[in-house]
Amino acid sequence: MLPRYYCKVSIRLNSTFSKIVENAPKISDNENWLNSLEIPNPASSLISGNKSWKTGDKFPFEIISNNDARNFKGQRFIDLKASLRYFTSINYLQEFNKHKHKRSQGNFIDVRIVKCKSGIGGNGCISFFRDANRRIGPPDGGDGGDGGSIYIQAVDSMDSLAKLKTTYIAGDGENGATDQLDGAVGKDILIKVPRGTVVHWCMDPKKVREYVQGKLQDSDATKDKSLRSILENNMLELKCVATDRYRQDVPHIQMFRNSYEVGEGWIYKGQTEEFHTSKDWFKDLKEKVKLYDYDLENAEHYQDTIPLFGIDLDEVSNEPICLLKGGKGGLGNMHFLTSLIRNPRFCKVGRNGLEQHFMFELKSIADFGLIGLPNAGKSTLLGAISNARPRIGHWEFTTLCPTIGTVSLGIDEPTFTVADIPGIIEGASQDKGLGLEFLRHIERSRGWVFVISLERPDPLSDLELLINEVGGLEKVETKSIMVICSKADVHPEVTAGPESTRGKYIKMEEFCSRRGWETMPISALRGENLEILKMKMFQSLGGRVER
Ligand SMILES: Nc1nc2c(ncn2[C@@H]2O[C@H](COP(=O)(O)OP(=O)(O)OP(=O)(O)O)[C@@H](O)[C@H]2O)c(=O)[nH]1
Repeated sequence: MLPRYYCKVSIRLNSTFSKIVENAPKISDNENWLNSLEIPNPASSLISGNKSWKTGDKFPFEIISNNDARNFKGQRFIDLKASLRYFTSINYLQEFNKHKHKRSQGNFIDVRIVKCKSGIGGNGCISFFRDANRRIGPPDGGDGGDGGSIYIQAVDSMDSLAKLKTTYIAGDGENGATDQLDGAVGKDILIKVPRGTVVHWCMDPKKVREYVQGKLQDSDATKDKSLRSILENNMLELKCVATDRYRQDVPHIQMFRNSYEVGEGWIYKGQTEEFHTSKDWFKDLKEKVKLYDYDLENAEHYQDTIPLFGIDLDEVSNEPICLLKGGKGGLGNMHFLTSLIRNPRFCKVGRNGLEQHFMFELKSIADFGLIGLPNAGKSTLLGAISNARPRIGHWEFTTLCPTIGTVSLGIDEPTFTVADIPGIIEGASQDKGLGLEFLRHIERSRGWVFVISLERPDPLSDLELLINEVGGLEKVETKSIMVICSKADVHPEVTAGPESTRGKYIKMEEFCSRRGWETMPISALRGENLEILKMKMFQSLGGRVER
């Protein structure tokens, strides 16, 4: 093991007599450490077995090469490709073009692209102990401090990503100093996010924009040149690795920090690199220190990964999770004192940090999500059954951001949560209206409640349109579905026939009962059928609320 000074006792002495600190590594310590370094054994590395990755779990990806070839670290690389759109945010890019960095109602922001940079490790120090009696004593150059890391933590006290900065830069480690002093470690950064945030690796938005510009200038005029289709039809190739770092059975994107090559990264003093590399004693040392570098790189490769589908912070994290680890500090010359090398005039540089972009996506956590056309009465319903007080208006798109309300079945009775999202219109899946971006807030919900207004001429075709826009029957039926026919109080003058409120409801009920979906008419304004509705919603969760 590397002889290090976990408890630094070196003191800069002001007196004329200084003393070599007693925990300085001795020749035997250094030699034992150098001899203990081993060639890594791939079999004992942190690898997962032979996996056949399921493509298209959260989004489709294609494996380009998935052989059993492993690097010397024992990790199995997988090259894969997936559509560019999964590594950026279409809304973010569009809004950026309009010089608007965020879509908001009040302070609510649910997508941010953030640049993060972890600190560089400080360099080691080349120094020799001196005192009145000795012109040059044993080496006493300390190690560089480790670079600061970036951590993320989910908390319950936040409900928006508005407070996130666009860039986070952790501190670099300081260089080592004489008297065996290690450099100070770089300052860590903790990014707090609301519970429900998913952190994805993503591309630098500037590069995406340049790429899109290039495609727009492409001479082929026949191609669809909308931002969505450019991003959807172009692929990004990624180097991934099979690892179980987050205990998720998916490939992890490998991030690279471009530090010095294994065996390199030396700083020389007095003599040149050529001088040193021509000496057998240095060549021998370098070979041994190479194994230390392998170890460092191995640890970096393991650490520098992120699941392809992101880190899902759906629970409050008790401990911060390390997103980007800072670079390791370089070794000071005191580690290279051996029986052959009495005056090591060299040390190691620190390892690089990482600079990456991440997309923070807030996905609300509610038991039910309300889906409906604008003006269907979703907000009125949420206000009538829960403690939420959403904005209500007789114009379309009163709701611009999700609102979550808690529904109580009575004192000491269970509660469940319901999320209201902005209205969905025909073509929303093609970005019309407010698009489908808000669907992320009900993606995790166990139940979807379609709110269909009986005021509309053909409520059933409204329902079919909504099902189509949110991804079709197959997707819808992964949830527990209810169809609420709102505004049942309208047009009481027409009492019979297919045009009447009752006639429209009967048609809807027939459709829903064929699919086994619960349906009921309500009037949120008059408070009719709301108690039964709350009970039915609770029962559709199996009478069980997960917390
Ligand atoms: N008559 C009647 N009107 C209702 C009822 N529920 C809602 N409304 C009215 O319908 C209009 C739209 O209601 P909202 O709750 O804002 O509808 P929304 O679906 O949230 O609308 P967006 O914010 O555009 O998505 C308002 O003028 C409400 O007063 C109801 O049960 N009966």
